[in-house]
Amino acid sequence: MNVLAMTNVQKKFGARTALDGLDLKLSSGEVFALLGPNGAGKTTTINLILGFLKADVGVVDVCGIDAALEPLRARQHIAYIPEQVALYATMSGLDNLRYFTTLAGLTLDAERSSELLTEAGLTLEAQHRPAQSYSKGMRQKVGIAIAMARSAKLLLLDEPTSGLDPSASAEFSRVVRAAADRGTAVLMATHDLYRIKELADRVGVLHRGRVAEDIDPAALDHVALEQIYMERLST
Ligand SMILES: Nc1ncnc2c1ncn2[C@@H]1O[C@H](COP(=O)(O)OP(=O)(O)OP(=O)(O)O)[C@@H](O)[C@H]1O
Repeated sequence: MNVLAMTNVQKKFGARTALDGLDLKLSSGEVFALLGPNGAGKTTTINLILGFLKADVGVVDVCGIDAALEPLRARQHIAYIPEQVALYATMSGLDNLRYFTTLAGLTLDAERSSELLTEAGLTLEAQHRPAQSYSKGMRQKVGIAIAMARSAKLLLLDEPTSGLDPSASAEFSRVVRAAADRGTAVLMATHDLYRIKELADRVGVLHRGRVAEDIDPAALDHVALEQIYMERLST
Protein backbone atom coordinates (compact mmCIF):
# COMPACT_ATOMS: atom_id res chain seq x y z
CA MET A 1 0.00 0.00 0.00
CA ASN A 2 1.14 3.55 -0.64
CA VAL A 3 2.02 5.56 2.43
CA LEU A 4 1.04 8.66 0.49
CA ALA A 5 -1.20 8.86 -2.55
CA MET A 6 -2.15 12.25 -3.99
CA THR A 7 -4.42 11.92 -6.99
CA ASN A 8 -5.35 14.70 -9.38
CA VAL A 9 -5.05 17.33 -6.66
CA GLN A 10 -6.11 20.86 -7.56
CA LYS A 11 -5.85 23.83 -5.25
CA LYS A 12 -6.59 27.44 -6.04
CA PHE A 13 -6.17 30.55 -3.95
CA GLY A 14 -8.62 33.01 -5.48
CA ALA A 15 -7.68 33.28 -9.13
CA ARG A 16 -4.24 31.80 -8.55
CA THR A 17 -3.84 28.09 -9.25
CA ALA A 18 -1.25 26.62 -6.90
CA LEU A 19 -1.72 22.94 -7.79
CA ASP A 20 -3.27 21.77 -11.00
CA GLY A 21 -3.76 18.01 -11.15
CA LEU A 22 -0.86 16.90 -8.95
CA ASP A 23 -0.24 13.15 -8.74
CA LEU A 24 2.26 11.85 -6.22
CA LYS A 25 2.67 8.37 -4.75
CA LEU A 26 5.14 7.33 -2.14
CA SER A 27 5.83 3.90 -0.64
CA SER A 28 7.42 2.79 2.58
CA GLY A 29 11.18 3.37 2.71
CA GLU A 30 11.26 5.77 -0.23
CA VAL A 31 12.83 9.23 -0.15
CA PHE A 32 11.16 11.60 -2.58
CA ALA A 33 12.55 15.08 -3.18
CA LEU A 34 10.07 17.67 -4.37
CA LEU A 35 11.95 20.36 -6.21
CA GLY A 36 10.49 23.65 -7.25
CA PRO A 37 11.21 27.36 -7.28
CA ASN A 38 9.61 29.78 -4.85
CA GLY A 39 5.86 29.74 -5.28
CA ALA A 40 5.78 26.38 -7.09
CA GLY A 41 3.42 24.86 -4.51
CA LYS A 42 5.68 22.84 -2.21
CA THR A 43 4.26 24.26 1.03
CA THR A 44 0.73 23.95 -0.33
CA THR A 45 1.41 20.26 -1.02
CA ILE A 46 2.66 19.74 2.54
CA ASN A 47 -0.31 21.60 4.03
CA LEU A 48 -2.72 19.43 2.04
CA ILE A 49 -1.03 16.26 3.33
CA LEU A 50 -1.28 17.57 6.88
CA GLY A 51 -4.95 18.39 6.32
CA PHE A 52 -4.38 22.09 7.09
CA LEU A 53 -5.73 22.83 3.63
CA LYS A 54 -8.36 21.00 1.61
CA ALA A 55 -8.04 20.33 -2.10
CA ASP A 56 -10.66 21.81 -4.44
CA VAL A 57 -10.48 18.63 -6.50
CA GLY A 58 -8.72 15.30 -5.97
CA VAL A 59 -7.78 13.09 -3.05
CA VAL A 60 -4.93 13.10 -0.55
CA ASP A 61 -4.58 9.71 1.07
CA VAL A 62 -2.19 8.95 3.95
CA CYS A 63 -1.91 5.25 4.89
CA GLY A 64 -5.39 4.64 3.53
CA ILE A 65 -6.93 7.63 5.32
CA ASP A 66 -8.41 10.63 3.51
CA ALA A 67 -6.41 13.56 4.92
CA ALA A 68 -9.17 16.07 4.16
CA LEU A 69 -11.92 14.03 5.84
CA GLU A 70 -9.94 12.68 8.80
CA PRO A 71 -6.93 14.97 9.28
CA LEU A 72 -6.34 13.98 12.91
CA ARG A 73 -6.21 10.28 12.10
CA ALA A 74 -4.01 10.91 9.07
CA ARG A 75 -1.65 13.07 11.14
CA GLN A 76 -1.06 10.22 13.57
CA HIS A 77 1.03 8.65 10.83
CA ILE A 78 2.88 11.83 9.89
CA ALA A 79 5.85 13.66 11.35
CA TYR A 80 6.36 17.14 10.01
CA ILE A 81 9.72 18.83 10.38
CA PRO A 82 9.36 22.49 9.43
CA GLU A 83 12.27 24.72 8.47
CA GLN A 84 12.63 25.76 12.09
CA VAL A 85 11.67 23.04 14.54
CA ALA A 86 9.92 24.68 17.50
CA LEU A 87 11.19 23.44 20.86
CA TYR A 88 10.79 24.70 24.42
CA ALA A 89 13.78 26.98 24.80
CA THR A 90 14.54 26.40 28.46
CA MET A 91 14.05 22.63 28.32
CA SER A 92 16.82 20.24 27.24
CA GLY A 93 16.58 18.21 24.05
CA LEU A 94 15.90 15.18 26.18
CA ASP A 95 13.04 16.87 28.03
CA ASN A 96 11.61 18.24 24.78
CA LEU A 97 11.58 14.74 23.31
CA ARG A 98 9.88 13.29 26.38
CA TYR A 99 7.39 16.15 26.49
CA PHE A 100 6.34 15.87 22.85
CA THR A 101 6.13 12.10 22.92
CA THR A 102 3.98 12.26 26.06
CA LEU A 103 1.64 14.58 24.16
CA ALA A 104 1.47 11.87 21.50
CA GLY A 105 0.42 9.38 24.18
CA LEU A 106 3.76 7.56 24.51
CA THR A 107 5.82 6.87 27.59
CA LEU A 108 9.55 6.85 26.99
CA ASP A 109 12.04 6.25 29.75
CA ALA A 110 15.20 8.35 29.96
CA GLU A 111 17.35 5.60 28.49
CA ARG A 112 15.20 5.08 25.39
CA SER A 113 14.88 8.86 24.89
CA SER A 114 18.62 9.29 24.97
CA GLU A 115 19.06 6.37 22.59
CA LEU A 116 16.68 7.94 20.07
CA LEU A 117 18.47 11.29 20.24
CA THR A 118 21.82 9.58 19.82
CA GLU A 119 20.49 7.72 16.77
CA ALA A 120 19.33 11.08 15.41
CA GLY A 121 22.89 12.35 15.83
CA LEU A 122 22.60 14.55 18.95
CA THR A 123 25.57 14.11 21.28
CA LEU A 124 24.99 13.16 24.92
CA GLU A 125 26.37 16.50 26.03
CA ALA A 126 23.92 18.38 23.78
CA GLN A 127 20.96 16.28 24.90
CA HIS A 128 21.20 17.80 28.37
CA ARG A 129 21.67 21.41 27.29
CA PRO A 130 18.72 23.83 26.97
CA ALA A 131 17.30 23.87 23.45
CA GLN A 132 17.82 27.63 23.19
CA SER A 133 21.50 26.89 22.56
CA TYR A 134 20.73 24.57 19.63
CA SER A 135 21.53 25.21 15.98
CA LYS A 136 18.95 24.55 13.27
CA GLY A 137 20.52 21.13 12.59
CA MET A 138 20.33 20.15 16.26
CA ARG A 139 16.66 21.14 16.42
CA GLN A 140 15.99 18.98 13.40
CA LYS A 141 17.64 16.05 15.13
CA VAL A 142 15.24 16.40 18.04
CA GLY A 143 12.38 16.60 15.51
CA ILE A 144 13.55 13.41 13.85
CA ALA A 145 13.94 11.64 17.19
CA ILE A 146 10.32 12.59 18.00
CA ALA A 147 9.23 11.23 14.62
CA MET A 148 11.08 7.96 15.27
CA ALA A 149 9.62 7.65 18.77
CA ARG A 150 6.15 8.02 17.30
CA SER A 151 6.97 5.48 14.56
CA ALA A 152 5.67 7.95 11.99
CA LYS A 153 5.17 6.30 8.62
CA LEU A 154 5.56 9.52 6.66
CA LEU A 155 8.20 12.16 7.33
CA LEU A 156 7.59 15.57 5.78
CA LEU A 157 10.59 17.86 5.57
CA ASP A 158 10.37 21.50 4.48
CA GLU A 159 13.68 22.90 3.21
CA PRO A 160 15.60 20.70 5.62
CA THR A 161 19.12 21.57 4.54
CA SER A 162 18.83 25.30 3.85
CA GLY A 163 21.16 27.12 6.20
CA LEU A 164 22.98 23.98 7.33
CA ASP A 165 26.74 23.81 6.89
CA PRO A 166 28.02 20.95 4.71
CA SER A 167 28.83 18.67 7.61
CA ALA A 168 25.46 19.23 9.33
CA SER A 169 23.80 18.68 5.99
CA ALA A 170 25.65 15.41 5.41
CA GLU A 171 24.80 14.28 8.94
CA PHE A 172 21.17 15.15 8.30
CA SER A 173 21.19 13.05 5.12
CA ARG A 174 22.58 10.11 7.06
CA VAL A 175 19.81 10.32 9.67
CA VAL A 176 17.06 10.62 7.07
CA ARG A 177 18.47 7.68 5.13
CA ALA A 178 18.52 5.60 8.32
CA ALA A 179 14.84 6.47 8.93
CA ALA A 180 13.98 5.45 5.36
CA ASP A 181 15.92 2.20 5.78
CA ARG A 182 13.66 1.44 8.74
CA GLY A 183 10.65 1.85 6.46
CA THR A 184 9.68 5.52 6.84
CA ALA A 185 8.53 7.22 3.65
CA VAL A 186 10.13 10.66 3.30
CA LEU A 187 8.88 13.65 1.33
CA MET A 188 11.37 16.48 1.25
CA ALA A 189 10.61 19.89 -0.26
CA THR A 190 13.90 21.43 -1.23
CA HIS A 191 16.11 23.50 -3.51
CA ASP A 192 19.24 21.58 -2.56
CA LEU A 193 20.24 19.71 -5.72
CA TYR A 194 23.46 18.47 -4.18
CA ARG A 195 21.76 16.70 -1.24
CA ILE A 196 19.05 15.32 -3.47
CA LYS A 197 21.58 13.48 -5.52
CA GLU A 198 22.91 11.82 -2.37
CA LEU A 199 19.73 11.15 -0.53
CA ALA A 200 16.66 10.91 -2.73
CA ASP A 201 15.43 7.75 -4.46
CA ARG A 202 13.17 9.83 -6.68
CA VAL A 203 13.05 13.49 -7.61
CA GLY A 204 9.95 15.33 -8.75
CA VAL A 205 10.05 18.77 -10.30
CA LEU A 206 6.98 20.80 -9.44
CA HIS A 207 6.02 22.85 -12.45
CA ARG A 208 2.72 24.50 -13.29
CA GLY A 209 1.09 22.79 -10.33
CA ARG A 210 2.10 19.25 -11.24
CA VAL A 211 5.00 16.90 -10.78
CA ALA A 212 6.41 17.40 -14.24
CA GLU A 213 9.30 14.94 -13.96
CA ASP A 214 9.82 11.89 -11.84
CA ILE A 215 13.57 11.31 -12.01
CA ASP A 216 15.86 8.63 -10.64
CA PRO A 217 18.74 10.78 -9.35
CA ALA A 218 21.15 7.84 -9.45
CA ALA A 219 20.91 7.98 -13.22
CA LEU A 220 22.06 11.62 -13.39
CA ASP A 221 24.91 13.74 -12.11
CA HIS A 222 24.39 17.14 -10.44
CA VAL A 223 24.89 19.01 -13.66
CA ALA A 224 22.28 16.99 -15.55
CA LEU A 225 19.87 17.32 -12.65
CA GLU A 226 20.37 21.07 -12.53
CA GLN A 227 19.89 21.25 -16.28
CA ILE A 228 16.51 19.50 -16.11
CA TYR A 229 15.49 21.77 -13.28
CA MET A 230 16.50 24.92 -15.15
CA GLU A 231 14.80 23.76 -18.34
CA ARG A 232 11.61 23.24 -16.41
CA LEU A 233 11.83 26.69 -14.90
CA SER A 234 12.22 28.35 -18.26
CA THR A 235 9.18 26.73 -19.90
N1 LIG B 1 -2.91 31.28 1.75
C1 LIG B 1 -2.65 31.67 0.49
N2 LIG B 1 -3.36 32.66 -0.08
C2 LIG B 1 -3.12 33.04 -1.34
N3 LIG B 1 -2.18 32.51 -2.14
C3 LIG B 1 -1.44 31.52 -1.63
C4 LIG B 1 -1.62 31.05 -0.29
N4 LIG B 1 -0.73 30.06 -0.06
C5 LIG B 1 -0.03 29.91 -1.22
N5 LIG B 1 -0.45 30.79 -2.14
C6 LIG B 1 0.06 30.89 -3.53
O1 LIG B 1 0.13 29.57 -4.06
C7 LIG B 1 1.34 29.39 -4.80
C8 LIG B 1 2.15 28.25 -4.20
O2 LIG B 1 2.70 28.67 -2.95
P1 LIG B 1 3.57 27.74 -1.99
O3 LIG B 1 3.83 28.51 -0.73
O4 LIG B 1 2.94 26.42 -1.88
O5 LIG B 1 4.93 27.60 -2.83
P2 LIG B 1 6.36 27.04 -2.38
O6 LIG B 1 6.80 26.15 -3.49
O7 LIG B 1 6.26 26.44 -1.03
O8 LIG B 1 7.26 28.33 -2.33
P3 LIG B 1 8.56 28.67 -1.41
O9 LIG B 1 9.70 27.92 -1.99
O10 LIG B 1 8.69 30.15 -1.61
O11 LIG B 1 8.22 28.30 0.00
C9 LIG B 1 2.05 30.72 -4.79
O12 LIG B 1 1.69 31.40 -5.98
C10 LIG B 1 1.49 31.43 -3.57
O13 LIG B 1 1.52 32.82 -3.74
